Amino acid sequence: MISHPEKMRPAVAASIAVGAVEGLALAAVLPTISALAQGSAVWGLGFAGWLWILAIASAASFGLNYLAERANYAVALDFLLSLHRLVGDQVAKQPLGWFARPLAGALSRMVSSELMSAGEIFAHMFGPLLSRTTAAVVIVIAAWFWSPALGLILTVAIPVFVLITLASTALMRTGRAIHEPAEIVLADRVVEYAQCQGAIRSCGRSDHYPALDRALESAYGAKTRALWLETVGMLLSGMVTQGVVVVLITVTGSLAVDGTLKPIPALAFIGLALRFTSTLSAITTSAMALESRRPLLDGLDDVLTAQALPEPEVPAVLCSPGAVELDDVTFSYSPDAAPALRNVSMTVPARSMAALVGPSGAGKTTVARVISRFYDVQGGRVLVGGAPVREQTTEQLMGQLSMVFQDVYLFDDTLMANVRLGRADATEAEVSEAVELAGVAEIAQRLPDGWDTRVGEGGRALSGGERQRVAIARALLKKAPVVLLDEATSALDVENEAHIVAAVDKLREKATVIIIAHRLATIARADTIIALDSDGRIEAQGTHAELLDGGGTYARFWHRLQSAQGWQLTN
Ligand SMILES: Nc1ncnc2c1ncn2[C@@H]1O[C@H](COP(=O)(O)OP(=O)(O)OP(=O)(O)O)[C@@H](O)[C@H]1O
Repeated sequence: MISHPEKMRPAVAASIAVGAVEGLALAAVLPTISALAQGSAVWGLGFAGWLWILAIASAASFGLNYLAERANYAVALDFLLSLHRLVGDQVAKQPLGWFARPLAGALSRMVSSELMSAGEIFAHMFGPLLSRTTAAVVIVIAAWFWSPALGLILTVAIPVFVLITLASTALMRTGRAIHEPAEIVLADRVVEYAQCQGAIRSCGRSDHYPALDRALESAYGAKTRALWLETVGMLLSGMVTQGVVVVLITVTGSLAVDGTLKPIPALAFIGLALRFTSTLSAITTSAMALESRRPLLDGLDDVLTAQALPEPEVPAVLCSPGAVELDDVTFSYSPDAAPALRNVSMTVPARSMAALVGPSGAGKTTVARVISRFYDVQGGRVLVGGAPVREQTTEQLMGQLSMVFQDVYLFDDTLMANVRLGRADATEAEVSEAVELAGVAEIAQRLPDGWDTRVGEGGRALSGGERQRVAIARALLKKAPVVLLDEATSALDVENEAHIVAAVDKLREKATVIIIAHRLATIARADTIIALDSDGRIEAQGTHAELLDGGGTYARFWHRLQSAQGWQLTN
């Protein structure tokens, strides 16, 4: 995950050097104090000589620490940059449907806050862990040189600390498994509570929202249980550290009493042993801090290993530009869900208009999604331009499609910039024609800064209908051979309707239009009507007259729609 692995080498070398120098400085305390106590040279150096060694070691430690910090920060920044690029590349390869899944939620959490935490692994954790471990090893080796008995005591302490570290991290992991799922649910409920205030207040639930109360209660209970485990882990670690210190003092004291060690070096060794145990404790803390980042790395792994959309190396040959075909398509959103589309076969010739109709949940939007390859279908084939969508590159497929769906997203830019997204090189004349036809020119007249008005994030300065008009203007500009349009009922007022009719007429001249239709006028003007039933099957397919003559559900649907829309008009 690091784009410049060569940057790791100086970081690792500097961290190890810091540990080695600090370990040596600590170990040098023993001969220094012995030289002082004896008044003679120890290992060829007198007290002053050892003091010089200590001074040089602390200066070296200062300089090396600085180099190690810099090198570790360079690795952390490189890691963050590579990670952002990897996540970006991975996102670009995902099918559009991926963004509706919980994994996409994990992605937004990750990019907004968790990546910085991952960067801390290299900036603040990895280097210190390496330094402390090296320091501990150096102290043990020096102790063996000084006195095998003391070396043995310190060596025995190491597996004890390894065991505590393993036990404490296991307890932490168990605790996390208890509280984390409850906290994720709580975070979702809090977001829901904030986002759905309108609905919650209209139901008279603003001061008491049971779903949030339940989530809070469950998170509180889970956190309390987890806290017990984590506390036990910390107590265990603290108690064992104290125990090891007591054993070290006792053994050193007895060595001093039986004459194996002189009293002053024994005292110096106790000081060294205390530093040694605090170094081991610091290693435990670093290991636990690294462990606490594990879920983050697991989440990252989920995103980075998510199945990317298989794409061909070269674009497919489009033998029938503008045509759209579904050939015996069966699709379900997940393996355990009922199919949203069952054996759907339909052919929409180039430059014709097809209306998708059917009850709510019949699969009309799903048809549009599989055509745009939001998802790959499990059975059958989807062809756009005469070539299966699986054999087309994303760029090739998207180049053939304009999508005007219900959830139109506008960028936080000016109104004109949002329209021009349809085709950056469109001429002024083409832009004016598109905006007139789609009714965006009227919106610009109403806005304080006209075309230069910023529309806000997602286009929140515009109404749903207005946003849809911008999307239609984009589609008119793009001149894609196939237009997928969801005639959102929510965005339909009389003014909008007139613009949609005019725009669809214009689009029909040059493009194939597949429209999820809700209005009588649209349905009646389509060349083909594809009626889906509530099970995601095609119930009937043909012209309006043919389907009406056939009777059946379509005829009933038509009469119901007629009476409902007729009722609206007379009122
Ligand atoms: N992202 C999704 N994940 C799982 N199931 C989904 C998803 N989107 C739709 N479905 C399910 O697939 C089926 C078809 O839904 P679809 O949105 O295509 O119907 P529709 O005909 O467009 O409905 P409407 O007219 O109400 O928009 C429904 O049962 C729906 O619950």
